[in-house]
Amino acid sequence: MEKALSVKNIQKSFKSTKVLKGISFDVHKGEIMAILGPNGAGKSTTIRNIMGIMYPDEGNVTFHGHNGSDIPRHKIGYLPEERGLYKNVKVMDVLLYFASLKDYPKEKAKKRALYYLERLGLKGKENVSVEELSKGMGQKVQFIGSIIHEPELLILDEPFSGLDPVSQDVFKHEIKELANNGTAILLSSHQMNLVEEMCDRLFMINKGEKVIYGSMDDVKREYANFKCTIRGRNEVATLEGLPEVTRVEQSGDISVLYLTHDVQATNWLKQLPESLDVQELSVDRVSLHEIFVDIATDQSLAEEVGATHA
Ligand SMILES: Nc1ncnc2c1ncn2[C@@H]1O[C@H](COP(=O)(O)OP(=O)(O)OP(=O)(O)O)[C@@H](O)[C@H]1O
Repeated sequence: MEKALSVKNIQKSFKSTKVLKGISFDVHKGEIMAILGPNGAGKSTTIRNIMGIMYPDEGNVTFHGHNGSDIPRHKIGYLPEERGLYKNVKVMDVLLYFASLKDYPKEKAKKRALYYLERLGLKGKENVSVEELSKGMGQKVQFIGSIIHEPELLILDEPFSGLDPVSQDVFKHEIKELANNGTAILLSSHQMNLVEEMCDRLFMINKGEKVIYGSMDDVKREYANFKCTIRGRNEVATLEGLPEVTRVEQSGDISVLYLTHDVQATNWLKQLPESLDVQELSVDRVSLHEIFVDIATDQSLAEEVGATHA
């Protein structure tokens, strides 16, 4: 797959605190790559280094063979975490201004603006002043501003925050469509369900360091162990004593049994003792959300299968 962006060993300190400790990953043309991590992990700092808002102390960022200040930034689109548009300007004028910053032709920009305003449910709003828009509407306009110039790389920092579920679906659809048309997308989000649905690969960062890097399928295969949920009255000690159980969480008569990495689900089910009280039972893979929480809270799951994945 063709690399659009390459981040190599970037390190960054603020005063004496090192917040990026050697971050490396690639983003390929036509893929959606997630950058995930707990609050303060270093996601936005990584993105700001890619965008040239600041420069790394060590390491480098390469975009289509260009480094540092030579990077052609007009080929990159960026939706920052901090939202904000000029207030007393019409929607179309804001969008044309964004396009002009990237030297994108005005007539083409107008067409694209009208197209995306319609796609995002803002048809007819082109002459409305930005201050009359709701927060979600403003976010949609800012999103259009980040893609108006047909960027080859699109960086989205928390694009779904503050959007209602319908708007989230619309964004999700548009982002996928852009990737299908060849845009390389780097997406930072805390909405694990959306990341799980949308992204091809992910990079998870914790305390400025890589903890997971790989395709969504590989990460799930490697990290998403099985868990068994049982409804019934059972002693925690009994459940903890069952083979292949690494951890039990119990709330009322619901018990969740986390199983070891290599467990064969069908064999494991066959050996359950008849004495267990089972009113309901299900076996599922742990979600990306649970993988994330375990890593963020330094629990055992990541350590069990090796701390990193290249
Ligand atoms: N300009 C700055 N000066 C000093 N420290 C900073 C600066 N920007 C970020 N930091 C620190 O760097 C660390 C990483 O912050 P960053 O904003 O990259 O995290 P994040 O992963 O994007 O978090 P969040 O999910 O909360 O947005 C934090 O400890 C933060 O306090």
